[in-house]
Amino acid sequence: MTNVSIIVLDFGSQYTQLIARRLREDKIYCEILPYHTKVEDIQAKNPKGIILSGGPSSVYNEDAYEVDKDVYKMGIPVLGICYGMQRIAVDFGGSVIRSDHHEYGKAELDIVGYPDNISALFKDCDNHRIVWMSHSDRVETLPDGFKVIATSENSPYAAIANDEKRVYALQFHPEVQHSEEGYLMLRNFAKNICGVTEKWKMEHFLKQQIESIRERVGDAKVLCGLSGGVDSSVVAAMLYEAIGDQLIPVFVDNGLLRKGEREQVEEVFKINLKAPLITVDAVDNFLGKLAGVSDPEQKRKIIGHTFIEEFEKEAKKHDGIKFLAQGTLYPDVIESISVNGPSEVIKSHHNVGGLPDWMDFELIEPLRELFKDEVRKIGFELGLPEGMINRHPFPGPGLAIRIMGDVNVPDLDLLREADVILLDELKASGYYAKTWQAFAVLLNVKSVGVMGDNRTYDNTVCVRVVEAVDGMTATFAHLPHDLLERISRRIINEVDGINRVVYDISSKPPATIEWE
Ligand SMILES: Nc1ncnc2c1ncn2[C@@H]1O[C@H](COP(=O)(O)OP(=O)(O)OP(=O)(O)O)[C@@H](O)[C@H]1O
Ligand SMILES: O=c1[nH]c(=O)c2[nH+]cn([C@@H]3O[C@H](COP(=O)(O)O)[C@@H](O)[C@H]3O)c2[nH]1
Ligand SMILES: NC(=O)CC[C@H](N)C(=O)O
Ligand SMILES: [Mg+2]
Repeated sequence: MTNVSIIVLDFGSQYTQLIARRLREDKIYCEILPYHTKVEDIQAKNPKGIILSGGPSSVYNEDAYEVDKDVYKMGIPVLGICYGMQRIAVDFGGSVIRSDHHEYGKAELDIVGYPDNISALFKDCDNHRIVWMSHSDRVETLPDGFKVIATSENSPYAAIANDEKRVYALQFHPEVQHSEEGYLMLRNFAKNICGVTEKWKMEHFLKQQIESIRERVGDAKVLCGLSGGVDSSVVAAMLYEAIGDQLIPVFVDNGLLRKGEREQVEEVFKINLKAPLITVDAVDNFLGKLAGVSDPEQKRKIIGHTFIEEFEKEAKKHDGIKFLAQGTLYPDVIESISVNGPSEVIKSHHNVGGLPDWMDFELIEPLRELFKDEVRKIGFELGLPEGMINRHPFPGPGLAIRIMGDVNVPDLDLLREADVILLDELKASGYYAKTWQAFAVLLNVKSVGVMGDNRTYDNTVCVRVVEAVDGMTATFAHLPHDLLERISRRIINEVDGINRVVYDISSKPPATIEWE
């Protein structure tokens, strides 16, 4: 059995898989286990270090999640992150309270003793770098034997350590991409503090997955939901390598696509896909089921179910389809359901939390543990065209989650016109390639305007453009004001029914990228 270098005990943080992913980037093998895993089961894996993740719960609650206390007696280093830090503080005799200052988003880290006398955790880190906080509780009293190794404006205990016991804890999230040198801290913990030297190779991932798909599928057929996005395109290319003509790629026009999208997808796959693409026209079915529904989660569930209904209808037209392949990524999973632990449902992604329990297919989701930028690298290795690899993500529920309230054809048409102008301007200015995602949202808010001396009472559109690497955290793009002005002017002038454009300046967290 291979030794696992680092065990991550999961308290349900949205970011637990990101810890795994950061370690993967450093070729360090780690496994995520539920927080309540018994120490014998942890020991059986022979790890060199333990990381306690963040989580939505509060340590002072009566039913707060706890670790097997013997974890601290295993003689290997422990690193706590956010909830993990608060857990350590209490478990070693300190205290945690609800804070008056909730901290979500950026904070500047001040490393104690910089530059000559810093903790081993911060080796090679610069001082005053940005880290990402997401907490409303804070450590009030430090346990005996612990010292402060970094502070931030609102967190006097941003990082603490007990060198003798080799226990370290961070109030911020080093694993998120927006924590500037967080990856270095995780690397320092694994390599310098825990002494991990083994190397795990990502290069074998693709080969392994293709072989395991071939073995699992046998001579059955696989229906692959293909959207034109990078995730499903990568899955289709992997499947074609694995099973050739047993792949049946299906693109669903759900009536929630952007202007001209169906034609574009059909065109692109005619050239780039070896198996013939089937387009299912399901516009009436989707829009009929969504009529009058305004609750975001209900919309998402309806869309998830209707996708499966359409896939099953199509599958009946072919013999021997047993599997449904989807380009599900880790962020879809973590926001939709609890994985390995007690995480919160943030939103039901149509392809995970939105799946119906009556579904007959077995799922093939080879990208389920990966993040989009990792998938893009695989796409590159598979030789997919650059335009496909670098396309902005577009969610399966499409424009339905960008129209606040109920979804209808006039609103869809209005939004499509605004969206196409936004994308056009971003592409012309070079900002499309520099940003993660850009779209317009129809707010269902009307306001008064004046156009050509006439009063208007029309719709407001919100423009959302974000920068991100993996979609787990994001900041709004600092677009030049003249570009914003041009976008606003063109939308208001060219789209009848819109008289106001606003720009979304929230980060994720605490907001999310999509509005619903
Ligand atoms: N219109 C569609 N027709 C068929 N399958 C779809 C459609 N939209 C989404 N899917 C399925 O749902 C999965 C998840 O959608 P998602 O948008 O996350 O991924 P993607 O479309 O492949 O890539 P991207 O995130 O870059 O848009 C897809 O990988 C695909 O399998
Ligand atoms: O295929 C999808 N089905 C969904 O139900 C879904 N919801 C959000 N997204 C995309 O996921 C990323 C993170 O979005 P949020 O910050 O809004 O959760 C962003 O890129 C979103 O566009 C989805 N993709
Ligand atoms: N992200 C976290 O781990 C949060 C921990 C705890 N729930 C808090 O709010 O402080
Ligand atoms: Mg998509």
